[in-house]
Amino acid sequence: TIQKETTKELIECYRLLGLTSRSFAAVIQALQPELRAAVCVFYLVLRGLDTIEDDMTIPFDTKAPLLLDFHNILYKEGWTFDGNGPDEKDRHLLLEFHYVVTEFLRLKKEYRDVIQNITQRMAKGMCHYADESITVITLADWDEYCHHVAGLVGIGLSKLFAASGLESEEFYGKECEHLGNQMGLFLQKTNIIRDFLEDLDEGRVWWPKCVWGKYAASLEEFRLPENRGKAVACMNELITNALEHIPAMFTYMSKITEQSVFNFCAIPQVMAVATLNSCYNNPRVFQKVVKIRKGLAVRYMLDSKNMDAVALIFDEQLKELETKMNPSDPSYKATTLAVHNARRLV
Ligand SMILES: COc1cccc([C@H]2O[C@H](CC(=O)N[C@@H](CC(=O)O)C(=O)O)C(=O)N(CC(C)(C)C)c3ccc(Cl)cc32)c1OC
Repeated sequence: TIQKETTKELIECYRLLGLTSRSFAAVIQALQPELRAAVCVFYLVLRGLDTIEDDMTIPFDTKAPLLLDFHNILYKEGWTFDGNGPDEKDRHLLLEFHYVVTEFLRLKKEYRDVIQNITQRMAKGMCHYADESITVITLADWDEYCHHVAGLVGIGLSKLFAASGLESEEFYGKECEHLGNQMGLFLQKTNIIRDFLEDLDEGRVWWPKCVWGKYAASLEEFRLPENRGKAVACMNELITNALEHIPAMFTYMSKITEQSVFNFCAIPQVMAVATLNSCYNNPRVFQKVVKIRKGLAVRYMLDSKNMDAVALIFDEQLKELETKMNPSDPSYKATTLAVHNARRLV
């Protein structure tokens, strides 16, 4: 393909990307040229959706139409939005969203169709959950919520990989709708478990009630030191559920043939298993957001180059998780099985 010159707007898009997530921006920029711009635009479109959905200062009857029209806004040259509250972290993104629109329009139709389709499906899901009365009750609800906010991203990326020609047609198939979804569920469930306190402080509950309802009458109880045992047992049960996505993740990763796509997909997954391990049986999750050490994160970014390396990292993290398991934990048997199934692949 003829190397398209890097336009002023694309440079602005990479600047915006760097502002939203420095470490991950570098991983996107390491992608092959034919995929790089499409993934950068896709990431910024998703971030734009998030910046609207996340902003509690935008009333629902302004927010819903905006979300539902977002897949059309992608075609509106010059579109920007300054309706975000003053504290909204990525408000500058929507103020300068016209750069994203310009670069979106420069993408080949196959990429634009994928990004527009995922945006429309995600916005519908976001509207459903933006209604305060909707809460995540069952484990099926939990998977459905995570599908809308993260599974769809995995599905969309799989279609972009196939459309770039860097990955086989197989990435288009029904199977990759399933496996791409699983990639998102593993990351999103890890984020939801890790961000418990931050979300609760903002009045957002993404932990499924069918689980936490067995340990407390209200999630506020998990703030109290005397309930720490219940809180940790509840978290261990959710971590066990998240571990069940690991076999599908390995299947997805083993289908990737292009190195920069492999790195792009592997790095967030290894960070997630390290995050789950650092949260497991850890009462500090109920005092502050537990992050993995920078040194470990850097080592994992450099090491996740192939399946053996990724399997080794998962084995290392799951072995350490097992050392923290306690037979008195209500999920002990289920966690043992989930870890065994996840490590079976090594
Ligand atoms: C096949 O699927 C994927 C393959 C590679 C990466 C991701 C996934 O990884 C980042 C990784 C990332 O953004 N990491 C942050 C750290 C953090 O947010 O905790 C970072 O490194 O700053 C992530 O977290 N999300 C956000 C969702 C999970 C909601 C999808 C995300 C958002 C937009 C895009 Cl295009 C991609 C991803 C995939 O998505 C499933």
